[in-house]
Amino acid sequence: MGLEEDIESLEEEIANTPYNKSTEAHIGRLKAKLAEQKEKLEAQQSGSGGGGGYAVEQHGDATVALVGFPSVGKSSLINAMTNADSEVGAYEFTTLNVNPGMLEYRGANIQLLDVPGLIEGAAGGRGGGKEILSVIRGADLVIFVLSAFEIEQYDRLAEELYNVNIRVDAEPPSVTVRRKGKDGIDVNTSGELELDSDTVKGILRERGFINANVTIRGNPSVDRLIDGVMDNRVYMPSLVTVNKVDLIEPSYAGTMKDALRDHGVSPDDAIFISAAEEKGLDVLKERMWRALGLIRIYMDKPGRGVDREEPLIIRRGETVDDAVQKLGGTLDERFRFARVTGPSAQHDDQQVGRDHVLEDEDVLRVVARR
Ligand SMILES: Nc1nc2c(ncn2[C@@H]2O[C@H](COP(=O)(O)OP(=O)(O)OP(=O)(O)O)[C@@H](O)[C@H]2O)c(=O)[nH]1
Repeated sequence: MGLEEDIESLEEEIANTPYNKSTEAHIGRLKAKLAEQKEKLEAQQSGSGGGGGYAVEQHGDATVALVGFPSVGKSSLINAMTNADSEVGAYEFTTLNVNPGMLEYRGANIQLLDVPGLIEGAAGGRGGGKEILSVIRGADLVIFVLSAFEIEQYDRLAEELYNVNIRVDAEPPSVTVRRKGKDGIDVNTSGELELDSDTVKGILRERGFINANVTIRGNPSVDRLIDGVMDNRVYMPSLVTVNKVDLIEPSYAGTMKDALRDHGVSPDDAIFISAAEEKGLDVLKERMWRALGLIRIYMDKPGRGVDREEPLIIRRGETVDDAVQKLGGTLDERFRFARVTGPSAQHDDQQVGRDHVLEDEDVLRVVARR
């Protein structure tokens, strides 16, 4: 049997097996096997030289992928926010290729990718969907672009992403596996796990573990546990933006918000915009900035003063050492200590070491050997 038929028959069997305690271990094994076969298929497809034209290079400080159905206004949005010149047309499938645009915001260069309209079944490999989705997987943030009149499209977009192993707004499950020499598979849990240890063992065996110590924290489902043992899952934050709000009557706003709630999106979290009239874009940029976790570091360079024009852009949680690495050159070898003024410092010019965690708008001076 070929990989594709194998995948199909596994999917069929999973769909036809009712899930209960007595079938849990069996379903676990089937799902693990399915994940394994899909991974193989993915490796085959990416190894066959396909996907021409979709390998978008990583540029700038962060990459954002806009996902949405044809004609929701992705190209218009990119044009409104960046210096890209993507073709905007009043017909479907204007965007035939990934179209990058660069947004400059607070001194950061944020690459926006407008990927072609997702079509139903794209995740299954039809219509070049696989390549499209592989581009999204390389991003740091996904923005769901919905039209105010088609909120229900959210579900299908989310499903497509899930099917290509993109997990939005979720933490990776806490599963660690250590191989050992003998004695089979040992399952250690934090006490909350509802899955049977046979289910866990079956999943691990499908993944190729014969002797191993498994530690599971929390109470993952079968699917989450499989996520935890696969290497090809990608976790990233997402935002939901609702476009074309210039077209809605005030009386429709309530209906639109109800629709969002029906699809699991809080209207307070959604960002309402009009790409055509350039409305709501400042809020969107600010929310992107926060979701990406970018921070600005103003470098205080000897003899040149504090550079507030072109900050060094790093991520929240990063340290003086990360900043030094990003600055590059020989600074790393010559580093002695640093001085920080600003939100992360206890006082002006605080002397700190490499592991000091920086915050947005810190002023950093690196003291280096000559
Ligand atoms: N009224 C209004 N029209 C919009 C807005 N944004 C986009 N449009 C229109 O919607 C149509 C589709 O916009 P595009 O930007 O090409 O949509 P797209 O999502 O990039 O579509 P594809 O390239 O086909 O994937 C065009 O006619 C735009 O002018 C908006 O905020 N308000």
